[in-house]
Amino acid sequence: MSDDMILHFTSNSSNQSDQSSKIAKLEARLVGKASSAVASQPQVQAQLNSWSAPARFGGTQDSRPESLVDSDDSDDDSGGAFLIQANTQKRRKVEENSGTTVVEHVEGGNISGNVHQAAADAKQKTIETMDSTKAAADINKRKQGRGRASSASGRGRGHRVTDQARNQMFSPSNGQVENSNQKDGFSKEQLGHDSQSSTEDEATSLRVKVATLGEELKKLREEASDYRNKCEQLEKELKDFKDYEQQMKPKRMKVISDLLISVSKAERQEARMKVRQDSLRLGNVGVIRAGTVISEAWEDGQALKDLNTQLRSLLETKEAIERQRKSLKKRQSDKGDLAEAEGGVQEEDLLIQDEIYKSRLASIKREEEAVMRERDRYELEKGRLIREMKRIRDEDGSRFNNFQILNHHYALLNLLGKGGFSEVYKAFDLVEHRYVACKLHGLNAQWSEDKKQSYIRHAIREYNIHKTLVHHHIVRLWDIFEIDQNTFCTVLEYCSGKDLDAVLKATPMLPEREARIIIVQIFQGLVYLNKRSQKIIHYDLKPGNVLFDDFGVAKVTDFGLSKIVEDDVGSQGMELTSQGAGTYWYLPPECFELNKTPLISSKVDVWSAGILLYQMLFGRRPFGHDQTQERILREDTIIKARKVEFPARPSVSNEAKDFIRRCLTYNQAERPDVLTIAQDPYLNYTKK
Ligand SMILES: Nc1ncnc2c1ncn2[C@@H]1O[C@H](COP(=O)(O)OP(=O)(O)OP(=O)(O)O)[C@@H](O)[C@H]1O
Repeated sequence: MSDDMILHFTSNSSNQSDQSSKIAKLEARLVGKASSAVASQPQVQAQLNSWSAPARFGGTQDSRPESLVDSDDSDDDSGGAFLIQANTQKRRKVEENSGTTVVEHVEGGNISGNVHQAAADAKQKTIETMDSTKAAADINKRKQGRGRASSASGRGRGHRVTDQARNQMFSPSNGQVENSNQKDGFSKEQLGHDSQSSTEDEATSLRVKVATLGEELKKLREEASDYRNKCEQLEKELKDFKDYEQQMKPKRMKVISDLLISVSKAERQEARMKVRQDSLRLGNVGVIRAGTVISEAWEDGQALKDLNTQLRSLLETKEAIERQRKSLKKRQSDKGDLAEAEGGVQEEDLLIQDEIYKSRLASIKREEEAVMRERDRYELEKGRLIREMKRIRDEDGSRFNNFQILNHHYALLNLLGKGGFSEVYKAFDLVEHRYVACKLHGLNAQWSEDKKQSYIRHAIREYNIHKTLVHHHIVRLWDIFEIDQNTFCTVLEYCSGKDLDAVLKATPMLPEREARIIIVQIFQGLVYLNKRSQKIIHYDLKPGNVLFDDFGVAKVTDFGLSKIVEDDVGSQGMELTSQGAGTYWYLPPECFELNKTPLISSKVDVWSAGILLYQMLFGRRPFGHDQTQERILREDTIIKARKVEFPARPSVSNEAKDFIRRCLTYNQAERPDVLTIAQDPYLNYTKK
């Protein structure tokens, strides 16, 4: 029995204040929670047990055994009788009123606490469910069954009780009925009933849950079907869109390529106009006839002519002044004695005159220097003009100059430049929507089939090496395809800036800060090449193979001569089997070894990078700068290049010089390889 119930009993008896303590004892005895004296009477307890079952299901006072009252150890039997009577009367009232009346009783009564409320709620829910679901019908059947079972175990209740219980199952007040019954006492049977009842409550609530989940499932199925429909709809739309895209693709390509072509045409016109204007100032290629021989020669433009005239005139003035000075000095020595006799006045005049000449000569020198600087600037412009003229001439002579679309993919625009066996065009990738550089490799139709095959093999080898390289400082190779029997095309990442060769032609000496960041980027690319499982030696690092993008990022290109380092290569490097025509200014001494097959390693690239840095800083190459390739070979210039010398000007940091010395270590064994020199402080920027 719960404490609530004890309270309930206590409450029932409280209005009979004169007998309250006796009643309390009796109640305590009834519920087995009395004082130890009461609890120590097992007989009484047994009687209580045997009595309480029928009482709980509405049995009358008459049906109780007499012994109960007799055996009560209470001082006041009448008090106990009064209480039992009062409860019995209440039960009768319940039976009479049944249904809603009982509910009212519950509400008006003093049953308190959450347990009762929860039970009432559960019952209420059961009723609702029974009204609405088939599951509820099952529950009813079971409850009826339970009623029968109860009846079997408690005959004393009779049919009336069973029927009442059955009715109560369908009555909104059945929760109350059970509560009323609890007031009448508890037996083991009742406890069994309670646990059965709570199991059934649980089953009921589970069924309710099942019903709810069923509802939810139904809703979800409906939603899923909605989604399926939407999906089908979207798939259809996507297909329509793709069809439309497919239809529009050629149109869009045409529009884009037309626009690009008109821009390129305008650029071509502009380039040619600029060349015409610049050649007026800087010069042009003229035709010279010598008898029947017609040759081309450069003729300076007006600006260069003016500068040269200026220089000539300054030179003439300088010579005239120097002549004057000479005669002045002669007069001075001839008239030495006479001057003394004249009191030194004339001598002072002569000294002043000489000072004037000297001063004039100094100012002429300054003017000369300024004109020379101007002329150097013009010479650089002239160089650029000559390259641009050559480019235009190559473009005009190219068979790809008519804005073709290659491989249904690349719209060729303007020529970027022409190499030994190739033309490089700026192009637009109509599929990936980006600018690219299309390098068109033309096989000479006069070549033998063997030579053509060898060239193709070489190009495919280059492609196979280059296509695997993905690095910020290495030009990407996107594609390769054949154009016709004698031509194929490699598609490269487009670098919109100049190459380093053009940069150095325009500005032969770079500030150290700029030179350093360029060499750092080149080494980042080289480190990448040397950290791959298949290491690569570039073998042709030179200013023309360092390109710049829009943002000035340096990128190494042209892997035509590069070598894959075999896995089993020794520490000194691998054999240089195919020499290739690397550019001699940039190759290390070991590559000129003619007595035995040279062993090469990434140290070749370290040497080349050292030469590059030297050239960027000092405006000239350290070895054989003014020599032709042929002379370098003939005079063993690089084989003799044992020590690097630095000019006094411009001033360059000792760190830079030390770094260059390390790169240009003559002995290959002592020279650091790429990964070792990459640790040099000169290549590393740390926050200060
Ligand atoms: N990816 C590129 N992006 C922009 N311009 C490029 C690209 N590749 C090459 N060029 C330019 O195209 C021109 C020709 O390049 P190419 O590599 O054919 O010439 P090269 O290196 O002088 O010749 P060779 O390959 O015979 O040594 C050069 O001016 C170069 O700057």
